[in-house]
Amino acid sequence: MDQSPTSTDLENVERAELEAEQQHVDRVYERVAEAARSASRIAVEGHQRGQAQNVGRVRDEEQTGLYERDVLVFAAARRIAELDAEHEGLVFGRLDSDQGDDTEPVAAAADLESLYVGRIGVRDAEYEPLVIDWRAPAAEPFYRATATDRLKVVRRRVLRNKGPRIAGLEDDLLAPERSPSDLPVLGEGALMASLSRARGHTMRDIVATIQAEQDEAIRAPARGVTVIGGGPGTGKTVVALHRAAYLLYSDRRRFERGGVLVVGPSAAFMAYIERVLPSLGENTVSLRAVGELVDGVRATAVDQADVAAIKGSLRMTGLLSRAARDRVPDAPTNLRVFINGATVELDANQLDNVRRNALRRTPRNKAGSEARKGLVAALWQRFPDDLRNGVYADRESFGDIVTDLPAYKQFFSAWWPVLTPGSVLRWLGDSRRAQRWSRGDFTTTEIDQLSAAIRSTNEFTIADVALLDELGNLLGRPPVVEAGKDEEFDWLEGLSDGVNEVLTTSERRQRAIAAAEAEEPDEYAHVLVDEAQDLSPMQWRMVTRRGPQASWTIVGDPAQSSWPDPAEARAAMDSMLSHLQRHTFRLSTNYRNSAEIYAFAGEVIRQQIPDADLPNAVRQTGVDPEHRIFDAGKVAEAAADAAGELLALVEGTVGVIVPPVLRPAIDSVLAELGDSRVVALSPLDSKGLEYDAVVVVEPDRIVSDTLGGVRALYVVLTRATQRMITINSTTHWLPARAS
Ligand SMILES: Nc1ncnc2c1ncn2[C@@H]1O[C@H](COP(=O)(O)OP(=O)(O)OP(=O)(O)O)[C@@H](O)[C@H]1O
Repeated sequence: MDQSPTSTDLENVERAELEAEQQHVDRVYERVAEAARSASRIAVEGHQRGQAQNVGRVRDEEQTGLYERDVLVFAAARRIAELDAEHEGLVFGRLDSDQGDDTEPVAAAADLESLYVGRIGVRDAEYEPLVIDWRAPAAEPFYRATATDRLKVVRRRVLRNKGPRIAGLEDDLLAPERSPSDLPVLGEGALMASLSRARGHTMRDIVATIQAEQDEAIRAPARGVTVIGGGPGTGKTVVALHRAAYLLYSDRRRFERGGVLVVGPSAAFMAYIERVLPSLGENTVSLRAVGELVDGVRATAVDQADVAAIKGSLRMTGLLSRAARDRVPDAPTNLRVFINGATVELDANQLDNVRRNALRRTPRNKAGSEARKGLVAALWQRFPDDLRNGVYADRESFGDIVTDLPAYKQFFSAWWPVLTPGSVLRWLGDSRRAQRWSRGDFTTTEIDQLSAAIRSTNEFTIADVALLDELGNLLGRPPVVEAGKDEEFDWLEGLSDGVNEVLTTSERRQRAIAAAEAEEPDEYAHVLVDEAQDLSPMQWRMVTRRGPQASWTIVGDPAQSSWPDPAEARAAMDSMLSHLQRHTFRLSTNYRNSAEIYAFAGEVIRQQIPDADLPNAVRQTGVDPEHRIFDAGKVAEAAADAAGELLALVEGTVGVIVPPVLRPAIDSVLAELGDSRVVALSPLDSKGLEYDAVVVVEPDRIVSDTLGGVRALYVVLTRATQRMITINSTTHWLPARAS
């Protein structure tokens, strides 16, 4: 069948444009391959230079060689790693610009100035830029130019890539009246094309389609606290990650040395976002879930909602500080030594006094020598005057002799052991003691709940991690044991898995030293907190310890908070960061959900929070969410049916979000579907994630079983990009209009 002349013309133009762009992109790849070859050559040379060192006396020039080698190998290795990461397409944008509005429009497309934008900057052999880094100031108009403020841009072009091949072109004409007549304009919009793509199991970068309001937040100066707010799907997470990459680019010295830390809600979330930064050429950022912020612990277990609220409350600070200073349970309550023919004894009260004095200014694990001095002084006081002679004549030599006695040594190691945060946290399993430390800050019921939760498992929960951090701070890190001393401790004992391993003394010492040395830095130059609305006050204390001198990026949405009282979490953040200047950005467009799905989710949250800040969802699919009722006792079957139907309808992933109690039943029916595109997850785990289609199982139970209630349901209802089916036993949960 004949095609109309217009569409044939268009196809020819498109083909010619694609070819021309491909030629440029090919040049860039050739140049990168060349650079990679020379980088490996430099790496080899660098190693060789290092190997030429003689063992023995190191001369000055050899030292220089060593330094040079490190610099070269490091630079080359980094470059290679960057280049390997560019699988998504190195060049993704092009700007064609004129001189501005007050000049004559140019007559031909060839007279416009063109500039390519990519993941890293690449220059040709003459040092002319073939493509500039997306973070460079010259690339800003690519993201910021609008029809009303076009920043000299006439046409913005996005190159859709499949690896090194260009699959399509999407143009934006920003100044139609100044556009030369031979300037082709193609495609239907890069943003829409990218938003409609099927979702995989990991997040993708948005470097080709960052929107103007997002770009402002990404490039905001790294001072004080940058707060990025906005409703679900507005790109808060992805923008924050691009901001991390931008900060490293704009001040690499400061941020690479000082470190950038990204804190997210769960291990599942961290796995979801971990590809974004490497795809932007950055491998140096530490990503940690909030349950992994204390070295040696990877907590994934979640407390019941009410227990998490107790553990997260600021009232825990007083309780923990009293626990950290109290007697060690089961420690000896008196000290008796036999010296120069006399028995000298300290009773429980006297020992308590020595302990309190030792802890007055020094944390427990650092106060061993204070305690020792206190004991010697108290024993000396009780040592009869008539025996103070010879080597027992003065307190100092008396002390040396006493502290060398086996009875004293045995006493001391039981009375003043090195305390690990884990062991002290376990003490809270004794409700009588916990009650005493609470001094009325908690009710008896709360203490009983707390103690029962601590006793119920050997595993540390996510909420425990902030308590471990607090205790670590209160107890102090013990001085690292020097080789040859027979003292022994294991700081990590009880942290990793709650099971005590059998280790030799030297293994324990090695582990302690390795732990002290191998840690990532405790403090960072920039800390980025995602899903910040969910941090408890205790978690805020832990997170702010990671950056006493840092600048901050805080990302969150109060309407998605899992706290019973979001204002409390907000106040905790404010009080921890109040000394810093604050810049706030609000993202206003929901890029994730179809307009139909978000209209429904918005109605649900408005019932609870009438003034919730709802973004605009821009993408219509024509498919409304579907609400089903399941037959009594057949919830798992109904979920599997819905998931099966959705798998057939979407190309990408299907998430089945279930209240935790239903998880085992749903897991087994989903396994029968035998499709890796479908996953079951809890409402809490769904935070920050997204799927092409979502099945929401028993929404009313999600509301009743979580701390966040309707806010937790709102999170769940905003995870789908294309389709959503809810299944429930009744329609009561539906907002009036939808039922
Ligand atoms: N400019 C953009 N171009 C293309 N895709 C975008 C853009 N901005 C956001 N997105 C996409 O929208 C989706 C939602 O982004 P993101 O997860 O960062 O939102 P969020 O605000 O953190 O959401 P939530 O608060 O619900 O977790 C992601 O798939 C992201 O890639």
